[in-house]
Amino acid sequence: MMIHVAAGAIIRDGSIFIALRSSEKHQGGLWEFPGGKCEMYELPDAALIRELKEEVGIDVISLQSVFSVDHDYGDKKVCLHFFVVDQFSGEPHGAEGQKVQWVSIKKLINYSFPKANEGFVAFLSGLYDLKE
Ligand SMILES: Nc1nc2c([nH]c(=O)n2[C@@H]2O[C@H](COP(=O)(O)OP(=O)(O)OP(=O)(O)O)[C@@H](O)[C@H]2O)c(=O)[nH]1
Ligand SMILES: [Mg+2]
Repeated sequence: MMIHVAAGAIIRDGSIFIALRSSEKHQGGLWEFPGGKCEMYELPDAALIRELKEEVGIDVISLQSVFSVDHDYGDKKVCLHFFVVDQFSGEPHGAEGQKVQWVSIKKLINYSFPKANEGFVAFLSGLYDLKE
């Protein structure tokens, strides 16, 4: 069964807010873009807005859908829906006790993400190159 997941790159002043997946979780010990599974009949943008409130304590004001990627981890098949979140209220923090960090876009490639994130990390790094 395919699990639909919404994940967002929260961007402010050229940096992106990322969180560390706890070791007990699927793909634990790797960095992630905050987000989570879509509930039944819930669209990805609505799932992301809900998850970002729960996990990082922000209210999304503006988000853009970037692309979706299917990935088979072997133990789990996911369809990841990636977004950029460029306007929000509240200060992002680890509302569930997770370790979090702001990382400048040019340094994003130095962090280890789950395999399914490769294309999105490349896309975000490209945004940085555009500004050069
Ligand atoms: N949130 C998030 N999940 C990702 C990313 N990349 C990626 O492969 N995933 C995968 O997407 C799946 C669902 O994400 P999740 O664990 O955040 O789901 P959730 O918040 O609903 O968590 P829960 O199961 O603890 O309730 C996991 O299998 C996870 O490994 C990412 O960048 N962000
Ligand atoms: Mg989550």
